[in-house]
Amino acid sequence: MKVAIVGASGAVGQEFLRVLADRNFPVDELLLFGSERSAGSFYEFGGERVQVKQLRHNDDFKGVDVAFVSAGGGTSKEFEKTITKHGTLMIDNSSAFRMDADVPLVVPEVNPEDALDAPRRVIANPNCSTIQLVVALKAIENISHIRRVYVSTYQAASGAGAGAMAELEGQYADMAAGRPPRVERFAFQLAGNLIPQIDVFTDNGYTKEEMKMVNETKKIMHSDVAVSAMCVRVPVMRAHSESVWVETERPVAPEEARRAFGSFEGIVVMDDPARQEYPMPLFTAGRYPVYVGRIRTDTANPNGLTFWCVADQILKGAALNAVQIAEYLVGAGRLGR
Ligand SMILES: NC(=O)C1=CN([C@@H]2O[C@H](COP(=O)(O)OP(=O)(O)OC[C@H]3O[C@@H](n4cnc5c(N)ncnc54)[C@H](OP(=O)(O)O)[C@@H]3O)[C@@H](O)[C@H]2O)C=CC1
Ligand SMILES: N[C@@H](CC(=O)OP(=O)(O)O)C(=O)O
Repeated sequence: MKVAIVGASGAVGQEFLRVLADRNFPVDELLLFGSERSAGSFYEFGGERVQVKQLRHNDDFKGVDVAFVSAGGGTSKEFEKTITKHGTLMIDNSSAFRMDADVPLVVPEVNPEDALDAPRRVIANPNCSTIQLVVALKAIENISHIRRVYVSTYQAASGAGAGAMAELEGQYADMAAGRPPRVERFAFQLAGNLIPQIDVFTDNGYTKEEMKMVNETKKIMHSDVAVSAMCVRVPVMRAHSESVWVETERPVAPEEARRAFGSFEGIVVMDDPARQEYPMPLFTAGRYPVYVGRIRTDTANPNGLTFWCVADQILKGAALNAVQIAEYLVGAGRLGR
């Protein structure tokens, strides 16, 4: 298959290179794209060096079966037609098209069949915090309908891109050296701090990141579930964590929930309080599954269940999820030869 990665130099783009190789995705030819900044540089794939081309409005995508795009919403919007005009399937990581009615929003463990209907040749990868949430929610939804969800996120610096990771590292180094930390990518110093704002504020007082979790969850799950979210940036390098409270139609005991999580594809249960066993971002970074732990009954709601969930948001929240969508379509005979 002829495969393209747009945004190859970025935090997500670099993971695409690793995930495609790791999962033996059938790549016959790989094209890499970036802006003027990274054009001309080389990355290694399958034992060969591949040069990054500058993304332009031309016919570079002719013959490309699938393009994994992670170059920001503005770039996705500007280049959608250029990428898809010859029939290339665009799997887009940005938030540009997620809520468009003619663009499926897909998490393969939850709604894979939605990927089969992509009239614009665009499939959207959901927001990273939403992906790990819906994987966990679907395991519970399968045993009792979820009426309501409260979620508070603890989002790693890498969610804001490769430059943000470098900034957090630099801030810790500055602090250790007694220098004032450099602040550019985030509104405030993140090292030693928490920032209760991710993305811009909307009219209702919630941030755009929080409203993505509210709206995307409904679309992916085809559900009337009510979601309320609070998103916080934390000084963790990689992997997002979430405290989740769900209200189900009937009470779900922790043991039943543990079994439901444990038998659900893509989830690993780490839940043994006696041995201080629970998921943490430090040990989840670089791994594929969504980890769930601290499963217990909500003390404030007899129909409530609460748990803690951690996943590498650059992998399951971005590159891995997108590659899984492509794998599903290959398996369904809808992508490649
Ligand atoms: N980081 C994460 O955890 C997640 C990110 N996403 C989404 O993925 C996308 C990329 O994020 P991330 O990798 O973190 O960001 P980075 O800042 O790390 O990388 C951005 C990438 O976009 C490329 N790019 C920027 N402008 C252009 C352009 N005009 N033409 C071509 N390429 C361009 C850059 O190339 P160059 O170096 O050449 O400028 C770079 O490769 C965003 O839409 C983000 O919202 C989604 C889920 C999770
Ligand atoms: N906003 C997420 C990452 C991201 O890029 O999200 P989105 O693709 O929804 O803009 C974070 O900063 O952790």
